[in-house]
Amino acid sequence: MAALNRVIRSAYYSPLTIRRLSDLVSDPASIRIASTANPNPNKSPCTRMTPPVSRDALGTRSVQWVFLGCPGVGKGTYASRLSNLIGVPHIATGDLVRDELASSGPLSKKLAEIVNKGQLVPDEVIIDLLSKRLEEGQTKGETGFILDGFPRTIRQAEILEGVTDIDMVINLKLREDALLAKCLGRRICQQCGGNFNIAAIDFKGEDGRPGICMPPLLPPPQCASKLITRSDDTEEVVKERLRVYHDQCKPVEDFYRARGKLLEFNLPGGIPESWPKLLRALHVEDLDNKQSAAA
Ligand SMILES: Nc1ncnc2c1ncn2[C@@H]1O[C@H](COP(=O)(O)OP(=O)(O)O)[C@@H](O)[C@H]1O
Repeated sequence: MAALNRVIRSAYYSPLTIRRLSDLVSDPASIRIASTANPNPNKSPCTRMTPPVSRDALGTRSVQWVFLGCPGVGKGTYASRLSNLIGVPHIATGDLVRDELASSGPLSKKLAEIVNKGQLVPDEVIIDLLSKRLEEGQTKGETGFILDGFPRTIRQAEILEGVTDIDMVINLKLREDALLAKCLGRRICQQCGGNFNIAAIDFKGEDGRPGICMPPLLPPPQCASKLITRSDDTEEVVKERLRVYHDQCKPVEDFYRARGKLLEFNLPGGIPESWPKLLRALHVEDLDNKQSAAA
């Protein structure tokens, strides 16, 4: 992970090195960034996974997946569930930005202005935050990753592609009226950090668009009085974030589509309906749930 981290930084700060990053990636130290033992050995016996691509030369690498998708689509929810199931870290750049905002460090005021307008923070800031996160993970012996919210610009995608092999990019999709409703319904428990959603979505199919039904994900009683809303989840800011997504992040979908790495996944409904279908699409089997269902 140190090698990846070093290379991400050098790629950003020295554009000329990008063309030569393939040399760096062929350095065994880089290849081995995610090649040590499963960090969550208790999970592996219960989780059978068919990797969607062949393993690397060492045959031991953990998954390196990316989640793309509009604000509110559920990247965090599904990335975090998969991370628990597979035993690789879920790294959400939105969380890194919010941690920085909460820290009241020198960057926080500038970042708050950007985030609360629904804009993207500059590439160099996000690269820096991600590099620090990878460094911390490396000291803890983390291997593999599920990235959520990164890359979001072509420049970020080029840097990532230059330093490591992303196995698969999962592009979650949902109709736009549902995205807006989900962002506005999002609530976070300020005590336990749990994510909930009070929106009850039941949109009829029309003009060729399928209908969709997503029941609310209500908090348990102990969280109900401690719910907060993200400062960027207002209607005006969500609409701007959706506009920015179409403008700057859609090209990232094309970037990975052209490389044969994009898996499109239309969410068919709420978590109970979508989760098993997503696992099937990813060739991941959740034996824990299967066994408890059979019991
Ligand atoms: N890769 C990135 N590049 C630039 N800005 C980012 C990136 N990831 C997160 N951010 C900033 O953090 C905010 C929150 O991100 P996130 O939690 O992923 O929200 P969303 O619900 O819009 O997907 C974004 O609106 C943006 O300002």
